[in-house]
Amino acid sequence: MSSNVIKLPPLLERLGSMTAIRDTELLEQSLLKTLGAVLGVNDVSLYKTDEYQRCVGMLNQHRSVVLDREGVERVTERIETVYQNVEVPAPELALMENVRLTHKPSTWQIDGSTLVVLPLMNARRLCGHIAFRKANGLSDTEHAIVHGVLEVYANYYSLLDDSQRDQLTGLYNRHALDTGIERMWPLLAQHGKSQAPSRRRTAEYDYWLAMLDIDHFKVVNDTHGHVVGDEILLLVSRMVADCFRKSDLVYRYGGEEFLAITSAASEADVLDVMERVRLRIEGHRFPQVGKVTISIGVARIDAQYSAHEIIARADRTLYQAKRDGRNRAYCYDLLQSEGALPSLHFGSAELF
Ligand SMILES: Nc1nc2c(ncn2[C@@H]2O[C@H](COP(=O)(O)OP(=O)(O)OP(=O)(O)O)[C@@H](O)[C@H]2O)c(=O)[nH]1
Repeated sequence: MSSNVIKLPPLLERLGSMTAIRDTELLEQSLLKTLGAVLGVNDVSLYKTDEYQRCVGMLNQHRSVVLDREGVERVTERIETVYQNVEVPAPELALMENVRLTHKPSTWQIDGSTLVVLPLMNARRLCGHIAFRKANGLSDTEHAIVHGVLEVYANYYSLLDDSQRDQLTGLYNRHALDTGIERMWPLLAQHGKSQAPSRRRTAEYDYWLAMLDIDHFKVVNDTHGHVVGDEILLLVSRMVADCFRKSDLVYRYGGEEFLAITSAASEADVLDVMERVRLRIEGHRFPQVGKVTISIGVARIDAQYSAHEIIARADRTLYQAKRDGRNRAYCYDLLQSEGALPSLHFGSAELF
């Protein structure tokens, strides 16, 4: 059987397992595995793009087949995820531009193989690119099958994405945070400036976790009613999301509380971002209510600590900002160095 012939039962099996998934990131990983296995290619990448076609994340699936001692083939699969500052190789970048213009696959013969870049669509919008190299490019049958797989993926992705979004604000919801954070934590935590730079990373920055909470929101509800309260929540959430990069992650954490994960080179830089968010809200005149303010607590994501601990640090910092009069942005390390906040260690009496 030629390598260009795709076997249907394994493909259907792969599609079946893809649609059994309940999380968008796992679905993306599963798509890469499916394409890799179906097309017989060992390296498949997914470059996620925002509405301005900037690359905001990358997943790479690498498959290798090795013979074990008994001479039996063993397949190992590795997924690499880059959440920010993705470096796209020049040939991929050139083909991605073609795909952006045509919404059709684009190919390039390089070094005896064909680089293929496919459009990844979501609700008619180009939301990413799939890239891989294959000896002779794609046959017509392979093109048709890949097109079908990508359609199933896109439909299922939008269903899943809806379930991970907060209905009122459209931000990621608490469920998405709870299911995603354990998986992304090792990557975020090990990405600090202190780490040796890797192939795709410059490691010129740290990741930071911020908790943002609307001040005296109960008064807004009590004075103007829940409908106005909801409108304020929606407007604040849009402004908050607007102040972060597209590749940052912003969640509705609780009622009037948001959680953001961003990268910045220093404490001063992250505080600049937080000040920008705070001033944007403070400077806006909200319908009926007028002025609304928010308080912010931010903590550096440190490899030594769990997500739970860093959230607790940011939360404690936020609480201090509230205690000091609200409408301010504080950073955990800075408060600590000033002696304004006891250090927070899980299992120690200081936390509780
Ligand atoms: N309208 C509306 N209100 C909500 C929603 N979720 C939570 N809230 C309200 O948010 C308010 C939060 O109140 P508190 O936790 O006392 O905090 P606060 O009044 O903002 O005071 P500080 O945080 O201390 O500044 C409560 O009145 C909740 O009912 C929502 O989805 N819509």
